[in-house]
Order: sequence, then structure tokens, then C-alpha cells
Amino acid sequence: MKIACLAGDGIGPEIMAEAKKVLAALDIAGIETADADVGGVAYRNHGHPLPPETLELCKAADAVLFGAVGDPACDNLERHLRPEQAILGLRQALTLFANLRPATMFAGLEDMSALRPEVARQIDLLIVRELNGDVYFGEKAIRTLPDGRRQGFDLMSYAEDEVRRIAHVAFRAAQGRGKRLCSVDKANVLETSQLWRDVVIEVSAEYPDVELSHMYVDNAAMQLVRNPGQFDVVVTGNLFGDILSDQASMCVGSIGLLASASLGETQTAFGTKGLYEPIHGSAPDIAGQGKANPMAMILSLAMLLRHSLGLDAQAARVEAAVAKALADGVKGADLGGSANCAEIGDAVVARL
Ligand SMILES: NC(=O)c1ccc[n+]([C@@H]2O[C@H](COP(=O)([O-])OP(=O)(O)OC[C@H]3O[C@@H](n4cnc5c(N)ncnc54)[C@H](O)[C@@H]3O)[C@@H](O)[C@H]2O)c1
Ligand SMILES: CC(C)[C@H](C(=O)O)[C@@H](O)C(=O)O
Ligand SMILES: [Mg+2]
Repeated sequence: MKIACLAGDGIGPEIMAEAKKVLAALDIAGIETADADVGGVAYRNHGHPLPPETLELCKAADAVLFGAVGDPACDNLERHLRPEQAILGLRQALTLFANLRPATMFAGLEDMSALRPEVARQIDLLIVRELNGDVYFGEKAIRTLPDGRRQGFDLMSYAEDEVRRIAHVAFRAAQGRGKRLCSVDKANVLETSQLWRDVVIEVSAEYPDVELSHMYVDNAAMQLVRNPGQFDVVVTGNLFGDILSDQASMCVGSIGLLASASLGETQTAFGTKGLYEPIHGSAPDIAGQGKANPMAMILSLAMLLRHSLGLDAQAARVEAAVAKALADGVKGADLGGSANCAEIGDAVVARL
């Protein structure tokens, strides 16, 4: 079982070290890890944020464990050389079109939620974010109009097969959970969303046991803080899913808690090939200070064990250890506590 570990920039190396600590403590026979540069550090060391050797390592691996990319020192580089292009490039090169972002309330964190405790307690949802399309990958440019004005554009598009495959992932996820699926779009304004809605309805015929609803994204943003308990599985496009998942993180208490799995259709000997990363970024404002919460990274490792390696029991062990640490009051600065990044990792290991 081969895991490619890409720590990346900012807090990436700090949180990756804690995930590796947890993996080592599990002592699973037959796992090999290999490190590679990605993002700003890769640009500095190899002249490119996603060097060919890093991509090859990821292609050959059963799973990729990914920290974060993003470095303010790279902000003025040409777009294709910026660190963020590495994660976009990996998602595209590995056809990881389904991004699962679960948000569940942990016991003992109700007071840290941006919501009232009785509202926060209801949160148990899964955002299924499409990851290979939308404005992210459409034609984009800053061009000069005939009258001399500059105009930026990013083409928003979804082909029906792209919507169909993510819809199937979402319906199947709903079948395995509360059997309710809410498709979030902007079909009152966008043609892309109208097609999205039509295709989701078409696919729903194959899942009569799942209750399908539709919601406009602006309303969804509001409902997520008004009554998040109404959501079971949410399926949405790349941009809306990016934004709603950061919002969901503060409903749970911190962006340092939300993990993700990015999956495609490639099966390995052990499960589905995937990339696993926290939903947050490289947090340059706290990098190198031990202030990062590694729990999202550790919970991403749990998702890796479950989806790519078929090690459900080990995944559950890691999730239970994180929940127990939180219930015992092990909290970083993001949750109003004083534990540093390494102490949080140690506390999780101690509870495995
Ligand atoms: N997948 C990725 O690698 C990814 C995701 C998001 C953003 N980014 C990049 O990261 C850089 C910084 O972006 P940003 O500031 O908008 O978002 P960010 O998620 O990095 O940080 C937002 C805020 O949350 C805090 N935060 C994030 N993770 C935390 C953690 N684990 N523990 C405690 N606090 C945490 C940060 O300190 C910051 O105040 C940018 O270059 C951005 O493009 C990368
Ligand atoms: C860094 C950026 C490209 C990325 C995205 O927008 O997908 C990030 O925000 C995320 O949520 O993983
Ligand atoms: Mg994001």
C-alpha cells in the first residue's frame, strides 16, 4: 500500500508531521510512504509547483496525503507557476472529480460553533463537491477589449456526463447515510445550473429510496447557518462547494477540523484511489508557530484509510481518538485552547 505524502507550504509540513505520527502509531503492516515537494516549496526547489517527479509519484501511489499549498511570496508569479495550480493540476491529472467534505459536530465543541449550541448540535452533513469542472477549469483570461478596457473572464461550464457522475456519487452517499440529497445550484440565473438540475433529476430516477430536493446557493448559505440539521448530503458544483464547505467549518467550530477525500473512478487493489487533504489552506498567518490544528489533516488520513486502503476499522479508530481528544478538552488556539500542533497530535496518538 503506497501513500504519497505531499506536505506543501505554510502549515502543511507541521500538520503532515502529526498525521504521519498517527499513521506510525497505527503500525499497519505493508504501508510504504514517500515524500515529494509540491506548491511554493516545489517551485523554489524544482522551478515548478507540480514537478513531473511529484506527479509520477502520485500516479503510482494508491493514495495521496496532501497538506496545503499557497505562499504569499509566490503571489506575483505567472498563474501557471503559482502553488495553487499544483492542487488543481493533481485533481485534474488524477481525474478526482468527487470531493467529499463531511461536517459533523463533535461533543464538547458546541460553544465554539458560530451557531447557537442547540442548532450546532444538529450538524451531521456531507458536502459532495464536484472537483473537475465549473469556472475552475473553463477557458479563462484577462483580455483587452477593442476600446482598451481590460476584461477578466472565467467560463462556467458543466457537460452532462460531468454532472451525471457526481450525481451518482452523491446519491450513493445518501443511500449510505440519511437518504436525503439536496442539490445546490443557481438555476434561476445560470444555464450551467439549469443543466445541472435537469441531469440530477434524471439520475434521481435510479435512486427512488433517496429524497431529492433542490436549493439555490444563496438560500443554502443562509439555511446552513439557520438550520444545518436539515441537510444530510449536499451535492453542488466546484465553486459553490468550495465556499459552502468553509462556511460549514465554522458551524462546527473551526476550519482546522474539516477533512476531505477527492475520489475518481480508479480502483486499486485495496479501494478507490484518492487524494486526502484538509479543506483549509496553508495558513501563512500562523505558519511555523505551532498554532495549526492538525485534526483536519489527521481526519483526512482516516478518510484515506477507509476509502483507498479499505481499512475501515483503523479509520474509525483514528476518528474516535480525535473525538475523544476533543471531548477531553484538547484544543488548539482555533478552538480557544492552548495545545500546540504537536501536543494535539500526541494527544490523538495517546487515545488511539
Ligand atoms: N487545498 C489547498 O492547498 C488550499 C486550500 C485553501 C487555501 N489554500 C491557499 O492557502 C493560502 C492561504 O489561504 P487563506 O488564508 O485564504 O485560507 P486558509 O484556510 O489557509 O486560512 C484561513 C484562516 O484559517 C486559519 N486556519 C486555517 N487552517 C487552520 C488550522 N489547521 N488550524 C488553525 N487555524 C487554521 C488561518 O490561520 C487563517 O486565519 C492561499 O495561498 C490559498 O490559495 C490552499
Ligand atoms: C487552493 C484552492 C485552489 C482550493 C480550491 O478552491 O479548490 C481550496 O480553496 C480548497 O478548498 O481546496
Ligand atoms: Mg477552499
